[in-house]
Amino acid sequence: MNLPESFVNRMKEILEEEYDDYIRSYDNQRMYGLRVNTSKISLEEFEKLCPFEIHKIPWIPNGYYYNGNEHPAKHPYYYAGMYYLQEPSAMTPASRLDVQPGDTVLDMCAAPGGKATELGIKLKGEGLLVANDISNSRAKALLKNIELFGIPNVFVVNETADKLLTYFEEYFDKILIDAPCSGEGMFRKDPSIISSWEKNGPKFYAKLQREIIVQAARMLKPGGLLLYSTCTFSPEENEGTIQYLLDQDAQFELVELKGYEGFDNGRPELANGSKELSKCVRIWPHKMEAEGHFMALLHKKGEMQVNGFNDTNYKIVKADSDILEEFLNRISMEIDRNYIEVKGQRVFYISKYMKNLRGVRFLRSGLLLGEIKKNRFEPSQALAMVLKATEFDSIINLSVNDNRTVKYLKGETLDVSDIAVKRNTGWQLVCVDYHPLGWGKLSNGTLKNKYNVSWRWQ
Ligand SMILES: C[S@@+](CC[C@H](N)C(=O)[O-])C[C@H]1O[C@@H](n2cnc3c(N)ncnc32)[C@H](O)[C@@H]1O
Repeated sequence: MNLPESFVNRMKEILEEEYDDYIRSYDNQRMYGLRVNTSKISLEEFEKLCPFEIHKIPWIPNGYYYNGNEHPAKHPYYYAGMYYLQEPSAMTPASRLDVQPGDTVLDMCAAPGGKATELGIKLKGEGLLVANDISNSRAKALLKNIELFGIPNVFVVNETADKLLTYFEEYFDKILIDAPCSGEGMFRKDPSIISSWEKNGPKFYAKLQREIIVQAARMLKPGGLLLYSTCTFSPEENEGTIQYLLDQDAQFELVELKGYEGFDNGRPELANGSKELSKCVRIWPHKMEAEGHFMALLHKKGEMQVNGFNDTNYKIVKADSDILEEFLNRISMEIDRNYIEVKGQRVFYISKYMKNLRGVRFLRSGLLLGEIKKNRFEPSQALAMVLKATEFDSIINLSVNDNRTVKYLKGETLDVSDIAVKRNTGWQLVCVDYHPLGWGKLSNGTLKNKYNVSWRWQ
């Protein structure tokens, strides 16, 4: 691999006698990981069901290595939102931020959702996840992954940090900043990153990171936790950015994060020498079976206040529709009717923490339940993904080995006359091995396909 000369020289300086081990790590294969969606399946059940050879990633409770020759993204269980494909070191930041059900959480640079999906799962449907990304196209991919994972309590936002600050000052219990960075830790995984590094290197990103972290820090409540991560090695983007925040805002202090034998300490001597910086963590590819990463966990001093519900400026346009109610009565998942909102034809189940977001570019507020059309209600793909098979009154369950499963995902009409159903006409929740995939409409043993067109198996 052709590594830039200035990068190589700096790595030699940083790593000294370890440099040879580091450079040899480029001869090894990159590692492939998948992270299980524990809101949909337990690890025990997943290990039994998983059709791929997997073995545990030792520092990630729900992470597994898989063999790079396999294609887990081309499997019905992927379409059931059962797991997310993610490089093992990239699983670490979300695993080290202690998010609890009921927390208000900001993922500041969230797309395409590798960390937001894990943070959302930890909320267990309680509290709020604000998942933001400045790129609109990437935010769309983020929304899809959040929906696929079945996370209902979200705002998916497409904004700058300073704009968000005007709405969310001292609002969040936990914040993750998985910052845009020069990507040096991913050169092995994706050598094309080297050419973008040559265009915009550490200096460019360090400036951006400093702007983001200082603004995001002001959105954290006193008593809250902020986790900063990058996938790069350069000290100015890592210890340098953390030191910058500590210098700007005296309320912040570094705290130790849950360790692992392969983690290395931060390197104070590469920034201003403050010993505190050794509480940061570096992941090196020559010390762990993973690519390069950096993390710092910060605590904002002070007493934590509990958020109140209901922004009084926010007026819900309530749903008053018999056809909607008739459909919702088929669902056993608890849906508080006070938080159902109608916007045009679309019906949302919004968070109790909803805010008046006028002026904010957002892609989604809450769970899209579906659309009221003339004389019928059409449930959304997102609703199918939030439900469990037991939470809808009529399901069509297909085995993973039934060739109708992939046909369904491809958008085909199915003959299901051999399958016993509770209601032999109308909406059915289509499942693979009792894990929901989407909707279909049954009539005379034929299932009309209602799987989301843009999610179809290609
Ligand atoms: C390292 S990636 C995030 C990866 C993501 N956390 C995940 O795990 O899938 C950094 C993201 O920051 C976004 N970004 C860049 N500048 C930003 C800014 N000023 N504010 C918010 N997001 C920004 C980029 O669009 C990019 O998606």
